[in-house]
Amino acid sequence: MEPLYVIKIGGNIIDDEAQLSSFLTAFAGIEGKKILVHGGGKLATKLAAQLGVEQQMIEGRRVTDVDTLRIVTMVYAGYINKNIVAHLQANQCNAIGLCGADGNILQSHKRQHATIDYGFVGDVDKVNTPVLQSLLAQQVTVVMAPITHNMEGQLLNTNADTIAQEIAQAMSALYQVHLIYSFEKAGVLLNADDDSTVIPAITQASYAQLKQQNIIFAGMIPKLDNAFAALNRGVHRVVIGKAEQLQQLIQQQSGTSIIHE
Ligand SMILES: Nc1ncnc2c1ncn2[C@@H]1O[C@H](COP(=O)(O)OP(=O)(O)O)[C@@H](O)[C@H]1O
Ligand SMILES: CC(=O)N[C@@H](CCC(=O)OP(=O)(O)O)C(=O)O
Repeated sequence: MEPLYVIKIGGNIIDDEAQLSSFLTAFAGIEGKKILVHGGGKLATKLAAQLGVEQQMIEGRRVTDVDTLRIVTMVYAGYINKNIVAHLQANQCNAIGLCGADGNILQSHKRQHATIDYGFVGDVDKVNTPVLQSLLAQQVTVVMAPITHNMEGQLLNTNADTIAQEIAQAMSALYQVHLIYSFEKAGVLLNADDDSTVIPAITQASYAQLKQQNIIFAGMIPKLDNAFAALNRGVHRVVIGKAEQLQQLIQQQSGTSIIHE
């Protein structure tokens, strides 16, 4: 099977112009088919504060009211997505920037939860793999913003780690998918503040233990839940590591590998 790289870039890198630019140069240089999924939570939080719209995160998910939905749509599907595409074009990588409503790529439904009202947050139901496949076949790199839709005209905010997982999983029927979660740290760390403490490999059992010891917490929990979901649903390889070391992550020389028992 032909390899496909599904790479997710986190909000802290996106928020740093120099780091984003060098990441995108490295990304543009990857040979073969690739999809970039971006977040942008940090910038959305900043803009919401400037506009006086209060924000609440529950288990790594943003509670999304009407005003917040407007902000995240403008920030993710507008500014960040188009800025990334322009940088990739400058690096001779022909890219197209889309959200889940474009080409009906990501259909979702409003999250239902027994006790928490997340507002306009979507859980993915369907990935339109033929549209993605046809863009890739034309040597176009797809850049996905974390906004989905419900087929009834409603946009929904969806966690970017989950979008990367859903796309990776769906595309595994067609390609040998390598899912790479890249962010500002060197991987899953024994001490979250010390890049020299990378855990080279994590199994479901060691994850449970590390979580219980509070070595893994906050945003790393949904990231790892998504990573294991991907691995268990046909994705060839899942790795978490530093955006600056993209090339080494691809060559399996860096970061934390998510592995079966
Ligand atoms: N053991 C750990 N190793 C690395 N980071 C961790 C760990 N436990 C918690 N974290 C936190 O998880 C964060 C990454 O999650 P998140 O902010 O959602 O990622 P992203 O930038 O990709 O959106 C890190 O910035 C760090 O603060
Ligand atoms: C529902 C939900 O939580 N959506 C996320 C989407 C952006 C995201 O995931 O950005 P990072 O990858 O930079 O964290 C949010 O609004 O924060």
